[in-house]
Parts: sequence; structure tokens; C-alpha cells
Amino acid sequence: MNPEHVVEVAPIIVGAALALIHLVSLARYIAADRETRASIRQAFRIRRGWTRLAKMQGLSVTDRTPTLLASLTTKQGQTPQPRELTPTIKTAVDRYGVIVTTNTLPRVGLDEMQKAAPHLANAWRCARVSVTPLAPGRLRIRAVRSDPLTLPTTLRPSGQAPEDLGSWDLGVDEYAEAVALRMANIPGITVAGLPGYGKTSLINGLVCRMAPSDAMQFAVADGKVSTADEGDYADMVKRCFAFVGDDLAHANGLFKKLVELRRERSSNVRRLLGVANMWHVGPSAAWPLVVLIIDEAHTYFRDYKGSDAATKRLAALSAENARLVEDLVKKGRSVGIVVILATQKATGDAIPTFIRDVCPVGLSFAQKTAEAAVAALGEDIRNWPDANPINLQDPAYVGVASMVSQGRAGFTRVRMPYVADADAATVAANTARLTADPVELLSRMLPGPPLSKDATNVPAS
Ligand SMILES: Nc1ncnc2c1ncn2[C@@H]1O[C@H](COP(=O)(O)OP(=O)(O)OP(=O)(O)O)[C@@H](O)[C@H]1O
Repeated sequence: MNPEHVVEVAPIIVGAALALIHLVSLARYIAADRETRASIRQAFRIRRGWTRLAKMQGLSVTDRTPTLLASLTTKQGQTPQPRELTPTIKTAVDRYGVIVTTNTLPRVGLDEMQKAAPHLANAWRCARVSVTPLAPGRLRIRAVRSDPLTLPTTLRPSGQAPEDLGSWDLGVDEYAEAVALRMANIPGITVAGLPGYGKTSLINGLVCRMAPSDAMQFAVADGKVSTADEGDYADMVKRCFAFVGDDLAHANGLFKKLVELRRERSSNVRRLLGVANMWHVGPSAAWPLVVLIIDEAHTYFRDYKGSDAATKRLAALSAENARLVEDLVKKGRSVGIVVILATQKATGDAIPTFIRDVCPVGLSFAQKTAEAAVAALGEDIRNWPDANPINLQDPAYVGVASMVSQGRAGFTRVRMPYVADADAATVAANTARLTADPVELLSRMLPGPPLSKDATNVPAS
């Protein structure tokens, strides 16, 4: 091919390549859902208007030093023009909006971008824009068109065991970023919120996602019902090695059994797992992560007042229940026992403060008063008014909770996906064969006679 030929065919090749790129983009656009298509159009507008907008927002710098090329090409007697530089951008989309990646410039960095974020949100017609560092010299700008917290989502459990049992997917935050709950080395979680805002759904959803793993075992104490076939956990009960209702003595039996398990695990963890902390090797079928769910937790810790024999008995059981659960929360972490306590108001009368205050993770759905929000999330929530769960009192926020951010200051609001009861029931039924009593599992690993099992209301399979 001679040079003339190259000149002739080059535009055809470039044109064909461009047409192909446009065709692929068009096919992607057609295949996308309605919201993603809106995001694609928005990303196009952002790219097209960026240079102009960046200059108007002061996100540009003037470079007065001529480049080598400018020095060589400028005519004699003339001085090279200074260049106005703006950060370059790349965009990606999802159904919530656009993710812009950009570079920093001298004097245009994270602070400047964060200050400009509300103006970028206005210019891009977005509900929110956040700027976070991505790598040295690189930033990530997240622009969401509508508030992801008010867009209900649904999860259909895959039925597959998650790869990492130390991290539970919760949902998305106000920027539609995925939020995970770090479970490894967490001894206790409190879940609070007004009735009907999603506490039980959240727990059911978590159980559904973890149930396909044989390295997870669940026990439930539900203070709202008397028997396993009533209430919110009736479908999940097949996947629980123990279930108790509102009977304090039954709950006492279950908590005692788990404290005994905690003791046996603590004294044997080094010998059987070769480590002092189970999380160094992770949960397994033989040594599963034991999740104790205590729903309507106030039922079990109520302060009974009265001098008659029946009330005294209940008061003694209640006090002992609190002591036993305190043992699990304070000492269960390293041997793979985690307690989830759900109640409407996480005040000291519902969950004793000596238990509540050692639970490192707190989640709160809508709350009625500032005091209830503080009880659920700690004093610091007063410094973060945007995240305060008293602002979640709206039907649009059913399924939205505020939680202490793990690994950084402040709080994160999370929209949890809804798991339909029928899907939860299917997962429980399909994974029921994986249910095993962790006391028996430990017995099998130990020489000698089996460990004693306290009688609990274990559901019939
Ligand atoms: N993540 C969610 N997304 C959308 N809707 C939800 C979500 N979670 C719960 N809901 C709706 O709210 C209803 C009540 O939820 P749930 O039973 O979990 O509330 P709760 O806080 O446990 O109430 P209670 O304290 O009375 O037990 C559900 O039946 C469902 O219709």
C-alpha cells in the first residue's frame, strides 16, 4: 500500500470505527432500563458542558509558562498565549445517576471540588453531588438525580452462599453507594425504630442472604409471639437451631445454653482452631458463626416491680437474662457469636445500657424523639442533623435506617431492599437441611462425653 492509498482509506477506517463505537453505544442505550437511559443522557450533557461549567465554578487554573511546542510554534515577536486548564473527566452511569472521575490540578483539589458540589448539583439538576478522593491526584464525583433513600428496592435472594461471611450487604446510601455491615469481630448490633419501619424485615433479609451457608447458624428469641408458628419468623424458623417466644423461662434456657457454648468455645478455640480468635480462620460448618436474634428485646429485660412470688420470679429471670446476654456480647466476639437486639426504643429500660453500650454497631429506623435517637445511636447523632432518624418519620422512609459509619466519622443513611415473605420462606425451606445445633457440632470436635444441652423450644423440622 503506497502513501496515497493510506490517505485514501484512512478516513474510511476511522469513520467505520466511529460508526461501530456509536452503534455499540446505541445498543447499550436501547438495552438499558428507563432510569439508566436518563443517566446516559445526563452523562452526555455533563461531558458536553464540563469545560465551560468548570471555568465558571473556578475549577480551572491559568498556566502562563509556555509549553515547548508553543515556544517553537509562536511567531517571532509574539508571546505564547497562557493556557486555561480544567480537570479532565470520564463518566460512568447507573440507574441512580452519573459517576464522574477526574484529575486534580494545582489549586483545584478535593476541597475546591467539595465546595463546588452544591453548584454542580444545580447545574446537573441532581438531588445530591458528593466528591471523594479516589487515588492521589484523582477524585470521584457522585451525582444522583433522585434521592436513592426514597426509592424502594427489592431483593430476590440468589440462594447462593455469600463469599465473605464477615461482611453483610445492607443496601445503598444517599449516594446510591453500596453499604456493607462489617460482621467480623462484631459482638453485638442494636436495631431500633418505630413500629412498621422495617426492623424485622432487615433481620429477615440478612438471615435470607446468609442462610445458604453452612457456616451460619441462627437462634431467635421473638418477644412478640408465644410459639414458633406465629409472627414474623414463622417462615424462617426451619433455618434456626432454636426458637423461643415471649416466655422468659424459655428465653433463659436458650441464653444459658449459648453462654455455655461461649464458655466451651472460649476454652477450646486455641486447641481446635489453632488461633485465639475464630475470625482469623473464619466461620466453618464445624465452627459456624452463631447469630442470636433477640426481637422485641424489651420483653426479656423488663424491670418487673412487685412483691408477689410470680412477679419476683419474673424479675429474677429478667435480671438473669440481662446478665447472660451481657456475657455473650462482651465475650462472644472472638469465638464467633454475635447478638442482634431489636426493639422500638433503645432506651435503658428496653435494652440495659451495660449491653447496649458494648454493641459497636447501632442502626435506627425512624424515631419520634431526639432522646430516642440518642439512645439508639449515641450522643454524636446530635452533631449530624441530616442523618438523625427523627427525620425519617415519613412513609417514604420505611426501610431506611441511620447507622454509625464503620471506619469513618459520622453516620450513614441506608435504604435496605425489601425481601418478600414468600422469597424468605423459599430460602428457609431450601436451606433447612443446613440447620445444625452448634453445641452438638462442638461436641463432635471434642473428645469425651457430649456437652449438656439445655432444653429449648427447638422447632420441629
Ligand atoms: N426495606 C423495605 N422496603 C420497603 N418496604 C418495607 C421494607 N421493610 C419493611 N417494609 C414494609 O414495612 C412493613 C413493616 O416492616 P417490619 O415488620 O419489618 O417493621 P418493624 O419495624 O419490625 O415493626 P414492628 O416493630 O411492629 O415489628 C413490612 O410489612 C413491609 O410492607
